Amino acid sequence: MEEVRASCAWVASHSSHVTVDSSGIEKVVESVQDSIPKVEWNFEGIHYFDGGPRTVQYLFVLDALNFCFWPDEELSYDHLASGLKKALEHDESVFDAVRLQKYTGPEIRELLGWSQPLPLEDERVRLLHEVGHELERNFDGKASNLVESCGKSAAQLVALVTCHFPGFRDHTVYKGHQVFFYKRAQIFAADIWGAFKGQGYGEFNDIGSITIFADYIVPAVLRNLGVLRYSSSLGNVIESNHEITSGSEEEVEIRACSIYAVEKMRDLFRVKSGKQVLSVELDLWLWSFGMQCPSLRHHRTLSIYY
Ligand SMILES: Nc1nc2c(c(CN[C@H]3C=C[C@H](O)[C@@H]3O)cn2[C@@H]2O[C@H](COP(=O)(O)O)[C@@H](O)[C@H]2O)c(=O)[nH]1
Repeated sequence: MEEVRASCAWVASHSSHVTVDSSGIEKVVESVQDSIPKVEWNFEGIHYFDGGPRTVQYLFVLDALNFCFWPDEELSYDHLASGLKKALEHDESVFDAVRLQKYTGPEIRELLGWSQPLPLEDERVRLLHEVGHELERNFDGKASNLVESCGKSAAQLVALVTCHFPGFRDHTVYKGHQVFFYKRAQIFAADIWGAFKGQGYGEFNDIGSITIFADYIVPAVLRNLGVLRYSSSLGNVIESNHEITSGSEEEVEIRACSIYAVEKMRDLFRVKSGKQVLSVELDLWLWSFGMQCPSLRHHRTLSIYY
């Protein structure tokens, strides 16, 4: 996780299109006074939970597919989480590793109850196969074994997931430097922690090591709060809904500055209130805020990472 923090800080200090505004961070910290509003994990009531290994399997499949909904204006994360939940309630072996290796695009649509082709559908198929194959090869088919082998360390879980599953290796090169985000690997650790309420599979001694999950919603919220400022040309691109290429300076800066800014927010909150706050908690607060403002303009990048 240190690599995520350090590389994102490097981007923030060499950024050309995005600025982190420290007065914006101060305003946010002042506005929440002594405590960050608590948002319940699964506040939407859309996730599967049975308290056991099947939930871990569900969350791993969920986060293998947890990216890029925006090209279909009707589709959202909710459809993914609730569609997979329904599928599992209907058929308890639906996410068995052997079956994950065989799904076709139309079958994944059916799992989600979606009649249209999904955005980046071929990639979704490939990533699901990769998950099934690698789970079967190294973890006896079970994502719960993956979690159990991490010694209650979220950082170790992220390391293991990115080591075994290439589709989770969310990183890039910016101005000659390797930059790490690991959005879906980190959100998987956070989802386990949230779903199991820090107990059992969700017990991690280092949940504070996780950063926020650099998606397309949280940066839009940070910009709206005055924490991120965009150059006028980047602002125009966002306002006009033009696509931003994956790996471009703009895209990397938006994501890296978001992670860096929230780490700064966390530091300032600790100094001002004397309380520790987790990036996972800040993320859920910011993200759920974004969910309540569907009119917020976000950047549009075709990516398998978020
Ligand atoms: N930073 C961050 N990004 C998150 C999530 C979640 C869901 N987390 C669950 C965990 C507990 C809660 O109860 C949530 O349900 C999804 N996303 C991302 O947002 C985008 C959704 O796009 P659209 O549906 O088109 O608006 C997409 O990139 C998706 O990957 C999060 O928590 N943090």
